[in-house]
Amino acid sequence: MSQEDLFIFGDVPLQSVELIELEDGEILWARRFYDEDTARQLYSRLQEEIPWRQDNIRIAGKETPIPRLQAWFGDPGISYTYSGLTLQPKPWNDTLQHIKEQIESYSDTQFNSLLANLYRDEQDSVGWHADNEPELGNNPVIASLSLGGERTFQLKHRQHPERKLELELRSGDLLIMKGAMQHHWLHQIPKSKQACLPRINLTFRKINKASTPK
Ligand SMILES: O=C(O)CCC(=O)C(=O)O
Ligand SMILES: [Fe+2]
Repeated sequence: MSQEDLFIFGDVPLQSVELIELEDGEILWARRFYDEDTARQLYSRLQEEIPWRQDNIRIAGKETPIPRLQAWFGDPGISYTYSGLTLQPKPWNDTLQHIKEQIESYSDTQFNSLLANLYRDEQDSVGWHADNEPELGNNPVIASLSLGGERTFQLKHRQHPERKLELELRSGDLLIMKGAMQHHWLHQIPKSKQACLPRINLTFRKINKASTPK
């Protein structure tokens, strides 16, 4: 990427930032962290640049394709286990490095890895889970950027499933989950009955290198 290309990022305009304080966790929702036009450009660039792959997961002894495409990026020397898959990271490309730096400076947190998800249409999804893998440490900060089609992000409390929350995530929105969130809340992107445009989600994480097997 040339210097000129970097122009498209511009400054980060923070139109609207909402802090959602839950009993046992905290969400910061920076709507349009990237404006629509920037987000659209980032989407098309990343759709091309990222080597998307179809991963499988073993359910009841059977290999089943997961309902989205993924790619994992990170600093050298870390590996990550997600839903039973141990993934080797690809090196950061310029676009991702730049986005990472902007999110780091906004959130005052350093990240060393990224799980990228591509939801091709309304049939793609991620089921209820918490980002609570041991290598993420006790109260991880997870920063999640949405680009492309709009999707519903749902949260529910583990001990009190009647406590629910739904956020409509639009292109350019940044969501930061922190505090005890991952201990007490699950999140998902359900399949949708309405047609959805493809969506890229970038989930920046910090993996505790000490816990990474050599
Ligand atoms: O696509 C999203 O907004 C959420 C993705 C997610 O929860 C994950 O990759 O752990
Ligand atoms: Fe997650």
